[in-house]
Amino acid sequence: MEKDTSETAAKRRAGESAAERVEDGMVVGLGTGSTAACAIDALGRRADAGLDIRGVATSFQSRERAKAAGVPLASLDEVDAVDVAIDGADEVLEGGNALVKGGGAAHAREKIVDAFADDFLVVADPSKLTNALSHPVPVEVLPDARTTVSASVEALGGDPVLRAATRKDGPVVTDNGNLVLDCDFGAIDDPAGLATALAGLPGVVEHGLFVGLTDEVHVGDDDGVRVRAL
Ligand SMILES: O=C(CO)[C@H](O)[C@H](O)COP(=O)(O)O
Repeated sequence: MEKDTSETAAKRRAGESAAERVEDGMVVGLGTGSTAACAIDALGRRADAGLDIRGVATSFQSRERAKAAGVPLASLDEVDAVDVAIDGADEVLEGGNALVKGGGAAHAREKIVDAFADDFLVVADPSKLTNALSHPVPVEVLPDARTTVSASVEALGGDPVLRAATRKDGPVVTDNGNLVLDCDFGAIDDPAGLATALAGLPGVVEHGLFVGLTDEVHVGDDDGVRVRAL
């Protein structure tokens, strides 16, 4: 069992707060990462207590977590709608509607589910909040497009680094069989413009800038949870 440090308690509170938004009969998008996992665990407890929900996983990891927590699962093509999606972020812009996601290399499926959801709730601890996005933007690319996309990212002013695996030699391979370039642009003045430019590069499957998609941000801290509606 993970020790409940200040950061893990903040993540737990954020996850539990967002999970409370889920109502009987809903289809719920299940995000990826340690904060989203807290929401999945809370949903599992609510399902145990009788809440009728179906979860749509955004990754292998979130599917496994949901199975362990007892959240009934459906695939995206089995549902007509996703009522609410709950997902974490690597950076959350204060005073705006933009995130950097993809620390778990799951941002392609996350964006499909989060964007499709009627309500997209972001869960975070305070370390994720920033007044200017500057986290490297993960860009999932087809393996053949690694060098061409890298050159295009450099032309856009970014510094692309192929994400390496930690427990194997070679690169991270996504759930979709692709590679990830972590692209450092420094401070990102125009997230929407950069998002459009990255999406237009041939060979890019998806990038981790989520602009204009979020409906609520749940930030846990030592005392409770602050909810910001967007
Ligand atoms: O985008 C993600 C995965 O692709 C995660 O939501 C993001 O990396 C945050 O993870 P954590 O809650 O563990 O800090």
